[in-house]
Amino acid sequence: MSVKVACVVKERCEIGEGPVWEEKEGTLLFVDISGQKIHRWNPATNQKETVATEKFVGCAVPRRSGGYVIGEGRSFGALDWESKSISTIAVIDEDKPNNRFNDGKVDPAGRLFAGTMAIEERPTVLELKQGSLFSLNKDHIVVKHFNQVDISNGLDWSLDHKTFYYIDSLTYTVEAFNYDINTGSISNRRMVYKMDEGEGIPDGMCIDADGRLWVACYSGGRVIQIDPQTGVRLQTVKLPVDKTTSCCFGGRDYSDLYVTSACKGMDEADMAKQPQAGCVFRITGLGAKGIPANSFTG
Ligand SMILES: O=C(O)[C@H](O)[C@@H](O)[C@H](O)[C@H](O)CO
Ligand SMILES: [Zn+2]
Repeated sequence: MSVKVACVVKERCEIGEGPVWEEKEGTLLFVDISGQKIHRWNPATNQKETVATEKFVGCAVPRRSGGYVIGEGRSFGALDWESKSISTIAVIDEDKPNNRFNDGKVDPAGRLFAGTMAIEERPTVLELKQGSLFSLNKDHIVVKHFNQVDISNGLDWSLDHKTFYYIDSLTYTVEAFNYDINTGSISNRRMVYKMDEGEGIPDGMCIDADGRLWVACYSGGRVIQIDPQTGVRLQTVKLPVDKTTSCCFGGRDYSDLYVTSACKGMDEADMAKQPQAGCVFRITGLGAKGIPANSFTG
């Protein structure tokens, strides 16, 4: 089997992010952060539905009771897809009006973890150490886990739920914490992977069914597979765009890797060289599979 990369969603996002495969519907949910949109694309029909948000939207995740929970501006919100209406669940970073939510994901117990960052002047140019990592539980109680984050980004949990993996992009590393699935608390922060020269900035990530991490490399034009146990990179897959932002497995058997990308900050000459910047790609033939996404409980 050979690895193939195809551009599948050809309408460009400014900052495509946060892909989530919804198994029941067979659809891919993803956000356009600065484009202020949430998209839901059906690969079988190539139909795409879109909900516009009022602020930058960092993440959107399925909710067990229906609809979605989103991280928009400095709020966790509830989105009803049919009416396209959004109501506020909780506000965070009230002392930091220039902050916004970035990437988020639901843990195996149904809590939403999502982090913040200062709004960028342009890609990667922002006030540093302004972000924090938060979680929202089923009772809508918000926990702040730590602060001093530059760009809160990719996250996922190990298959045994005992480890939480996390990326603060400008550290150029992937980190791990011990995870207590009963309480949702994290401890014992350590580095598991340091980006190599030329790999770019670590952005979104997801775990595969063998416990390896797939990391989208912003300004690296690639996704890499790393073994968090050994810190070794196992595979590199290059894409035809530099600003690869995040990835998730989906499709039949979870064997397709969907990769989002961005074009924000590119000028006309850059766009001419990379006309697919901002599109969503599908990588097949990887010989790896993903696991189903968790839904927010409550
Ligand atoms: O996609 C994200 O997570 C951020 O919101 C983006 O702004 C870029 O990725 C960032 O500039 C590089 O890390
Ligand atoms: Zn990201």
